Amino acid sequence: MSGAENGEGRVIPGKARPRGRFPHYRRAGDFVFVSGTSSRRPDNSFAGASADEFGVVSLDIKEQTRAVIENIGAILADAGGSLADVVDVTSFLVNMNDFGGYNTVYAEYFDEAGPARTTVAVHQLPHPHLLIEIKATAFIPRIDL
Ligand SMILES: N/C(=C\C=C\C(=O)O)C(=O)O
Repeated sequence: MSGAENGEGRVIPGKARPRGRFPHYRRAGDFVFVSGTSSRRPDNSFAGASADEFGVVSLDIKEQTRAVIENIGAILADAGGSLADVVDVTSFLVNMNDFGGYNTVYAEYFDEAGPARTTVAVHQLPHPHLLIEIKATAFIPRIDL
């Protein structure tokens, strides 16, 4: 079986495993609610985070934003939809100085015809390498067979 049944949450095999007791997404009627998603890869490394030979960490808001949106797209594909179905986005940045880079990459995916959006700064995210996390809601009508 693929895709969540109505009223059910789904943890998608092969995706970065949720770091708690919650699903990647939950379907409620024709709406799909995607949990807060980061740039974390299935091996628990992070797109947009690297370390040099001395262990000095570099974080890249553009790369992280792109990876987050792509991760959400992959989650929506499992639900039978795509990024085109997103109707609402909430973005969490740890530093509003990253707003410009985030906004630039966001605009590669969405415009004024796209989802409503709210962007806030938060004190921390669940890993020190994370600059951004996004949660999304999509409208993906159920196909009743
Ligand atoms: N959504 C949450 C964490 C996500 C972390 C990640 O995708 O790396 C949460 O703890 O609510």
